[in-house]
Amino acid sequence: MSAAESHSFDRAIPLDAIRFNEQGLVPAIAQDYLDGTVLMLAWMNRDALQKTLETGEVWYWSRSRQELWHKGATSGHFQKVRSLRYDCDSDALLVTIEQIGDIACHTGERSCFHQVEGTKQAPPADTLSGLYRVVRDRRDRPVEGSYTRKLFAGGDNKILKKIGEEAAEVVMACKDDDPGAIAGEVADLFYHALVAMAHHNVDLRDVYRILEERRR
Ligand SMILES: N=c1c2ncn([C@@H]3O[C@H](COP(=O)(O)OP(=O)(O)OP(=O)(O)O)[C@@H](O)[C@H]3O)c2ncn1[C@@H]1O[C@H](COP(=O)(O)O)[C@@H](O)[C@H]1O
Repeated sequence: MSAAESHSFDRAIPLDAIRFNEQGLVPAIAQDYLDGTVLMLAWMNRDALQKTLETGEVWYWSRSRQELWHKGATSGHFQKVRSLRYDCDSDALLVTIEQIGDIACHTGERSCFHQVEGTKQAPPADTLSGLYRVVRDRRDRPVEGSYTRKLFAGGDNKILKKIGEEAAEVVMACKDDDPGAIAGEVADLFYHALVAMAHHNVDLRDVYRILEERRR
């Protein structure tokens, strides 16, 4: 078994199918495997891609240093490959990764991508993450008339009571075998669970991580 075969990502990628540009490079977008956040864009040459496939850790080509760049080799913030895809005309890579150390950008941020002034807030990486961002924002910067704010103000007593109620409503909707009602009640339950999590400083990515670890 080669080193590449010991990793769990898709190794069916035919290296010869990738179209490197005139500098022998292909852009590689790194995306978080848990919540889909777009972390960074860098470049790979053939050797970097080969090493990435062989080791299961991401290697890029540093255009400034003109050398292979084993991401995290100095900082310890490795990128473990979870899946590797290429676009339909084979001239861009999407590397879904597990970011060891939770920092992708050299500025110390999780993502290298920042908002351009005048454009709308970046769309959420996924729906729950987006909602959780709003919920934590309401916790940290209360807004007049906010329902979430009222929940935080009521503390565990208020939040947990709502979770109990919403769970009971999910049960009733299931008893009624009403898919529309079930979806609505589960949405309420998800939202209130997020409020409880924010109240207790739980990282949503830890929930995703646990689910991911359990996935068979
Ligand atoms: N996703 C939700 C969400 N889901 C459910 N709920 C509220 O949860 C409550 C559900 O409780 P019930 O079904 O028992 O209805 P109710 O009788 O009106 O509830 P109570 O007022 O008696 O507690 C309703 O008031 C819903 O409006 C939500 N309230 C807010 N959000 C989102 O949270 C974010 C912040 O909202 P605000 O804090 O209101 O700005 C926004 O993005 C919202 O879209």
